[in-house]
Amino acid sequence: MPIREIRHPLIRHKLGLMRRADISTKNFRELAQEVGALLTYEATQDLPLESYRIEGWCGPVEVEKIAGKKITVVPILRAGIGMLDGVLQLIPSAKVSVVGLARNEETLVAQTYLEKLVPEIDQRLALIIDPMLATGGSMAATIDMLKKAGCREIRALVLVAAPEGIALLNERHPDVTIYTASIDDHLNESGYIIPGLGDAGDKVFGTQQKA
Ligand SMILES: O=P(O)(O)OC[C@H]1O[C@H](OP(=O)(O)OP(=O)(O)O)[C@H](O)[C@@H]1O
Ligand SMILES: O=c1cc[nH]c(=O)[nH]1
Ligand SMILES: [Mg+2]
Repeated sequence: MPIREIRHPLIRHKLGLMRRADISTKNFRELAQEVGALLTYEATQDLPLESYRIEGWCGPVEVEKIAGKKITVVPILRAGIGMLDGVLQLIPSAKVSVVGLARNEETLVAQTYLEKLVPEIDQRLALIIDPMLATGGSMAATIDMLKKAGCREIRALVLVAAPEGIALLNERHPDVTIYTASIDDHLNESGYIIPGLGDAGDKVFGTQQKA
């Protein structure tokens, strides 16, 4: 399974800001959208193009468009919503399939509570978005769901990936490329990515407990 760690200076800089313990909800949200957009740029580099003619200012001109590739963006609730606007800024006409999964904090097993996929998903490229790939359970369950619905081309965009999650996807879904801003070090005993970002859902929605 290809894993692409995008070590672009803008991404490194923004991710560094996101790791600060004292980051505000506003700044975390803004940066998640921005890094989401930069990962989208990378993940769509190889979309096929086709030429067509238009009437330009100086006469007919040959231009290009993305060739018949329909896209669905798949945010994994809740935290995936934190990247959605950034992705849609670059692909404004993409349809959005929403998947709700929550990880049980003791067992770390992801439970599905919502599956709202767009029509004709079998003909679309799916871009799954979630800030965190930790054990990989949530991402693997989402890919299972999309494949069951007939989706054949799937890419995953995550801000931070743990080696454990990468290994799980490598085993279960070797055909899915993961684009990430950082491959981090490891998971702690509670299943959090180290150094990671902390609880991304809480940070996007402002639901974290004050220390
Ligand atoms: O790779 P995994 O071990 O499955 O963990 C990663 C998942 O955990 C977080 O969501 P969480 O379950 O905390 O839900 P939330 O977004 O509603 O906070 C995160 O956004 C991923 O979806
Ligand atoms: O580090 C982690 C792991 C899972 N979910 C998060 O939000 N953060
Ligand atoms: Mg959470």
